[in-house]
Amino acid sequence: MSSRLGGWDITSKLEGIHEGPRRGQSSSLSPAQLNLERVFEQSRQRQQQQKNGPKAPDLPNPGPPTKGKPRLLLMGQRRSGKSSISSVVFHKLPPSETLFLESTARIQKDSMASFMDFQVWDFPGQIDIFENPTFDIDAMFGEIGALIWVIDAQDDYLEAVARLNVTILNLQRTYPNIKIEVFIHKVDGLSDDYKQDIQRDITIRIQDELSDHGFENAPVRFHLTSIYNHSIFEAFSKVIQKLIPRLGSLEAMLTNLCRTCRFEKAYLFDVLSKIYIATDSAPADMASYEICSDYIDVIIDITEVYGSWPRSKGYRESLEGEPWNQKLEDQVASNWAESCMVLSDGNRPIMLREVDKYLALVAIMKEDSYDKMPLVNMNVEVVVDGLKEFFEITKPK
Ligand SMILES: Nc1nc2c(ncn2[C@@H]2O[C@H](COP(=O)(O)OP(=O)(O)OP(=O)(O)O)[C@@H](O)[C@H]2O)c(=O)[nH]1
Repeated sequence: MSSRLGGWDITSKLEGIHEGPRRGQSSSLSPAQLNLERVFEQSRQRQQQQKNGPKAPDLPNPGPPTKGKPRLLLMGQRRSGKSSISSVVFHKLPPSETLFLESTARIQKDSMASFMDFQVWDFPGQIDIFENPTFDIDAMFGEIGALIWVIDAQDDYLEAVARLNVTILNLQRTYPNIKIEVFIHKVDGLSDDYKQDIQRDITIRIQDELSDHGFENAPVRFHLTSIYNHSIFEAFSKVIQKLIPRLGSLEAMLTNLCRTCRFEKAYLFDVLSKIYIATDSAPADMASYEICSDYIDVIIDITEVYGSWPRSKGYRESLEGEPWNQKLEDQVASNWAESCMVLSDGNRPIMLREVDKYLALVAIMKEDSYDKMPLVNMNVEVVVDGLKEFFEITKPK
């Protein structure tokens, strides 16, 4: 498969790089890799033990790893915006075209081939899964990553909150670890004060109900979202980040990169959805996320025009013939997508570097870092290799 950013097939090259750390070949691993493997293996064993009940702690084999893809369930009232969210984030539908989406009649299951394979299930608003005996609740929530409950902030939300409360109470008894993410949605056009008021009101209504039933500190988080700005991507980023094992190691890598290269902010993006799956420890602000995410769009557009389309044999031969007489791959400076752009305000360059076919590292540099590009490139190279190893080690086996 062709690289999404690079415009040529990099799979074979990546395979070469990926060949480093494999289970059972630990002797060739660096201390940091060994440590990451060990810590990851320990937490996997711990999770397995929690799932299977108590086990002897020193068993050499932790048992079969969790199968299946993490699942994001989109639930909420009719017309609250579930299908719009899924279409805009995962299928690049322009937000204005969601006006023409039809009501969902059956559960829509989407499989996302990404840095981490996951599924998105879009539920019809009218379905109440706990009332309907045909639903296999265990199969549905057994391997769930997160339940996203969408509430239309422009509508009367009391019924939506009541249904959410019933759902949380039902789930808390059997699946207390399920993460519940409440999207207070369609907040475009609402004033900041009003948004805060709604969020406070909904939070209190849910927490009160839960504590009345004896559930304190249930894993419920709230996000203010709209498909008409980046807030929906930001919210999904936070949801997906919760599913990444050892996220702290990723963040530490990016924080170190920012420190050594004097970057202002660095994001690791899932290119297709523009969800950021990790960032450095500096506080994230919407403006830097937006500019990095728009930059990815620009690069994708450019590579679509100048790079990644499959060329016909004849066209390729003409490009590789006179006057260059070289293979196309050898005519370009770099075997991966790499780009740097200087913003006119404050001369702060943004750099983008493809990690693999799904991920890209995008960073906002400081004013003077452009002069040190060779050093920056070297550090970025090291971090990109580290990121590849991270995903190789932590991917489900
Ligand atoms: N203003 C605004 N409208 C939105 C937003 N998201 C979705 N909508 C609109 O809300 C309407 C309903 O959206 P859908 O995605 O069909 O809602 P749904 O929850 O999937 O509905 P069902 O399939 O019936 O359960 C559409 O007209 C969308 O354009 C948003 O962020 N802001």
